[in-house]
Amino acid sequence: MASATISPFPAVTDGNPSGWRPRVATGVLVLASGAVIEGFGVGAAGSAVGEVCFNTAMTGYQEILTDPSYAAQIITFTFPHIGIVGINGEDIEVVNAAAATAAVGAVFRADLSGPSNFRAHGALDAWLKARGVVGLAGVDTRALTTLIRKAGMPNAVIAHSPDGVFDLDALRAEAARWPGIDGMDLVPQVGATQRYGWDETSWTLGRGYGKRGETRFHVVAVDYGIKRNILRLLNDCGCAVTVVPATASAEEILALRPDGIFLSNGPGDPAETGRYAVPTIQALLETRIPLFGICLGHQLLGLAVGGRTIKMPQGHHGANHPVKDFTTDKVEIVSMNHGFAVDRDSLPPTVIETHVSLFDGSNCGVALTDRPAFSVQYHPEASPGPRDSHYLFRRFVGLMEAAGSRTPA
Ligand SMILES: NC(=O)CC[C@H](N)C(=O)O
Repeated sequence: MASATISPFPAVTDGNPSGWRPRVATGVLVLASGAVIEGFGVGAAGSAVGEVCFNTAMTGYQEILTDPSYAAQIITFTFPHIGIVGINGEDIEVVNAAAATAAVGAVFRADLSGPSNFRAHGALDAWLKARGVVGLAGVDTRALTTLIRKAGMPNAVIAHSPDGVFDLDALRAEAARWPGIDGMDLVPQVGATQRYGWDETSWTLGRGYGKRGETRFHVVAVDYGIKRNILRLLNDCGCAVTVVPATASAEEILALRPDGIFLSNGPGDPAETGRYAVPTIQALLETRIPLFGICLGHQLLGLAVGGRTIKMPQGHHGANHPVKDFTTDKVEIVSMNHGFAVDRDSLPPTVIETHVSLFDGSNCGVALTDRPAFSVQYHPEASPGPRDSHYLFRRFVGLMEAAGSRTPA
């Protein structure tokens, strides 16, 4: 089989001032096309199959690596130096902190550096290893990113073998055999299986995370792969939160007497998850209880009102994506992580497009004209600004105020 090889860029070393190191590849990224990208294995030894995307964020690698929306994906960090602030026990997004139900692999330009930060509890390399995440360092991530920009996100196997021995043909066959995320419902891998409450608020320096005080509203959050910071921001805004599994029926949700319903982010193909999620969301919309969705939740709301979702070639992954908010006429720089989008041409007349990506013109937000419901494709809880992270959560609270609040049960 023909194979194109992208030569490994010599790894930048730390603790090895001469810059010399043996040129033995201990890690590879084997694309479904047969191409092999060599580098140095870090994190867990072994192999993992997934879709390769690139993330352009300059900070937040621990949150990125633990975001459940990255299930079945291998993340290429375009920022060259990753690991400098180490890892800690706090910056984790997946609710089950001990579980590694998020990205399966990670690709880095330089050797992992650090840790050097007052919050660090350890080093990224050992943390990746403990969580079973296969890493590959010393890769020309600019070349890989260019490849993804030209040809879309490829399926691949990432493999780490400390002795440098790989069965490349077997890895090529595995990458080519993998069916891809299009058509996959990945929510069962990451979502909650039981109902639970959440009362933690946002982190502040010196205090860490806080506990919610008085509440004005009760929000039921449907967990398709929810992130901790979303739950914290709901609590910051005075909401008592009950999280329910993605398979909870409308009756089960309504029995909890919610003032508002939240649809979370999550991995995989929205159309597949929509097979069971859409009928539930449609029934919830009928009640006119205020509803807010983020990311996969946005895509599912789009499907519930009769829209379509499409697979994007390279998607949006990073913390520097420009989005235009038509309700304010302002551009915001936001955090995003998605490989599917709501097809703006499929939106029915009862839906207003509130946000659009200035990167590729894809839909990034909707509001319904006949229901108190809205959603966005981005992650307001992780966006760098210029708006504060809470404003969409406050908009949700505003809908609950307008609907007339009840005291939480
Ligand atoms: N962050 C998300 O919720 C991602 C949504 C969906 N899985 C996508 O890739 O488009």
